[in-house]
Amino acid sequence: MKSIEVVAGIIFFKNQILCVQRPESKHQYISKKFEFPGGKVEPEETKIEALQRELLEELNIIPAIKSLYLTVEHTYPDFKVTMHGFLCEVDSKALSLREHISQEWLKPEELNQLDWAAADIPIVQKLQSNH
Ligand SMILES: Nc1nc2c([nH]c(=O)n2[C@H]2C[C@H](O)[C@@H](COP(=O)(O)OP(=O)(O)OP(=O)(O)O)O2)c(=O)[nH]1
Repeated sequence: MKSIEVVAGIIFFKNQILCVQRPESKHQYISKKFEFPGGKVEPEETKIEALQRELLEELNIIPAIKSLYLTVEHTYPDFKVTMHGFLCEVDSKALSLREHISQEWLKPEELNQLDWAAADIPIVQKLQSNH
């Protein structure tokens, strides 16, 4: 089975976190699910470089990347993902949604209102337990 390494930004503005909705996909299990923005790490780039690149490409933002929060391994029906979630901060909510179909800024305790990609659930649970 294919394995991918993904970085994702848990992006805070004050006490709110950016949640973005994926477009429709051939993989029903991730289609229109909410996620933390990011993407695959390319060969020859560090995780931080990959995250900076993805956030600029997808949202046109340059957040401060603070620290690694949680690494999750999840097996979907067609591939296995290792996802590194990094705590990030922005000083404005301004962004351009270039790939996602919607966005929400939610407090940690509100995150379970959304339909998350399965790999994100451990991160959502940790954020909710720490608020
Ligand atoms: N960015 C991101 N991807 C996630 C999350 N949760 C989750 O299961 N994924 C999965 C969905 C995708 O299969 C994969 C990320 O790949 P992607 O297609 O978004 O990455 P990319 O921007 O590099 O895409 P591409 O070059 O293939 O178009 O990880 C998450 O919170 N953030």
